[in-house]
Amino acid sequence: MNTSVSQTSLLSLRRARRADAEALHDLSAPFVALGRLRHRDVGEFARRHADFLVVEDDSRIVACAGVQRFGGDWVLDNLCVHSSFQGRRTGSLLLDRTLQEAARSSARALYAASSPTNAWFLGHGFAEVEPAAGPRRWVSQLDPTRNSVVYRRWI
Ligand SMILES: CC(=O)SCCNC(=O)CCNC(=O)[C@H](O)C(C)(C)COP(=O)(O)OP(=O)(O)OC[C@H]1O[C@@H](n2cnc3c(N)ncnc32)[C@H](O)[C@@H]1OP(=O)(O)O
Repeated sequence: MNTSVSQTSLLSLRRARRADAEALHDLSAPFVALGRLRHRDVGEFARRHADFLVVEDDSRIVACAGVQRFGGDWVLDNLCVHSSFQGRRTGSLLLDRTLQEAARSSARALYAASSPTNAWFLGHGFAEVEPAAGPRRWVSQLDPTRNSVVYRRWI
C-alpha cells in the first residue's frame, strides 16, 4: 500500500516498516514531552511496526497512527502529526484509513484515550464513554496519572 494523499503535495500514506521505528519515536517525542502521548521506546515501535500507518512528505515521516486489536474492539494509539503539518487533514486521513481497515475486519468499535481537552476526537465522530466501556485488558493498562478520557466511535 502506498496511497497518494493529495495531488498538490508529495504526502503519501503507507504501512510502517521495522526500519521506521526510530523515526516514529522521534516524531512522537515532542508530544510525549507535552504529555499528549505515552512514552514508547524505539523497541516498542520496532516490535509493533505492523500496527502503524505513516504519512510521508517526500520520504520523511510526518504523521503516524497505531492500532491495538482486542477482538472486535480496536484502539487507536499514538496518533500524531508533526506540528508543521497539523490542520491539513493529515490526522483525519489516518483516522479514515484506520476506520476503513476496521470496517473490513468487521470490528465493532474504535476506542482512543486522550486528554480531556482533546476536542479533535469529538469533532471526528467519537463520544466520551466510561473507561469501563473499553476493552478490559487495554483499560487496565491506562496510566491513572494521565487522567485520560476514553472516547469511542462505532464502526
Ligand atoms: C489516541 C491518541 O493517540 S490521543 C493523542 C492525539 N495526538 C495528539 O494530541 C498529538 C498532537 N496533535 C496532533 O498530532 C494533531 O493535531 C491531531 C492528530 C490531534 C490532529 O491531526 P491534524 O492533521 O492536525 O488534524 P486535521 O487537520 O485532520 O483536523 C481536521 C479537523 O479537525 C479540526 N481540529 C484540528 N485540531 C483540533 C483540535 N485540537 N480540537 C478540535 N478540532 C481540531 C480542524 O479544525 C479540522 O476541522 P474541519 O475538518 O472542520 O476543517
